[in-house]
Amino acid sequence: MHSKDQICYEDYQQTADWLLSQTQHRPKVAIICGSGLGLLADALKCQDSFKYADIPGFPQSTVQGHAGRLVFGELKGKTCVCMQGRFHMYEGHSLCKVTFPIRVFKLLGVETVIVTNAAGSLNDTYHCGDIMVIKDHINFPGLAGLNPLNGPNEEKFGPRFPAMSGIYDKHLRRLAFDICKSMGYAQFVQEGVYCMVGGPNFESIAEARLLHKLGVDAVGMSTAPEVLVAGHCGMRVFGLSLITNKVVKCYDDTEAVNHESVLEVGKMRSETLQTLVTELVGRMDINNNTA
Ligand SMILES: O=P(O)(O)O[C@H]1O[C@H](CO)[C@@H](O)[C@H]1O
Ligand code: HPA
Repeated sequence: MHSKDQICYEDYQQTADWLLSQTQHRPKVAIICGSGLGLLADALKCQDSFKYADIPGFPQSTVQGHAGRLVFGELKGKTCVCMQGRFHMYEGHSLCKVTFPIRVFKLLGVETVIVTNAAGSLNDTYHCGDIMVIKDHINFPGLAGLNPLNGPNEEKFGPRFPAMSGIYDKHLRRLAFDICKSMGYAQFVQEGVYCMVGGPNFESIAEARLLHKLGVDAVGMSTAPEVLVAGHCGMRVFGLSLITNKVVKCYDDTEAVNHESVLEVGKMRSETLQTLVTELVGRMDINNNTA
């Protein structure tokens, strides 16, 4: 490792090599569980799991609802790795640390990244418990210059100026909608734009109104950095937001969001999300290699 915040290619490689020496699984798909969505990992068969604290170079989870375990296993015969707990900028991690696992996954041979998150809705037609397939994002920290790709570009991963148009894979989005239709989920599945804010505070009413005016459908404090880094190194990206609350946009509204209620909605929808992700992985077009 160079300086505290600078991570070099060899650091990612060391962590990947350690994981490859500890498990026979050779994942093609990585799944990142959002707040309260860690139960997604329970669907994996033949599990090998590692506490983040035991993985060389891995950051630690500090947020309630993020267990801090990396789980390898199979979904419908396809080998996956699942992060039960992600890292957020507001925890004090640099964005290189937040996205450290993504580059490690690339070196493990992962080709597709599925990101999930808990998010508040700005779209008046959405309800708590809705699942939003992410069509695109607005990355506020990124627009302000806080970007995990800042610093010397690591050409072994990708180009200096990666395009982000079409970053959320169209084919996988369509597949997700087909699955939702056939499972009877269509009435609570949406497609929309996710916006990342820095957090850890929830939005003020004026901020919520601004996001609403910008056309944001759902807001959260994660996801965009992971997606940028996955896209930069050529991985296919699919994203789901679970709508855990409506963002307060009215000065007369006395309700206030809290993290506990966010986790509660996560629990309520965990089985549905598990089914959706399992079916999606099952129907994905990937070559499954084993060690
Ligand atoms: O984005 P995930 O990790 O799902 O978590 C969301 O839930 C937390 C707030 O309750 C924030 O961390 C927000 O980003
Ligand atoms: N705002 C930001 N992040 C969130 C929210 C929200 O309303 N709900 C869950 N994560």
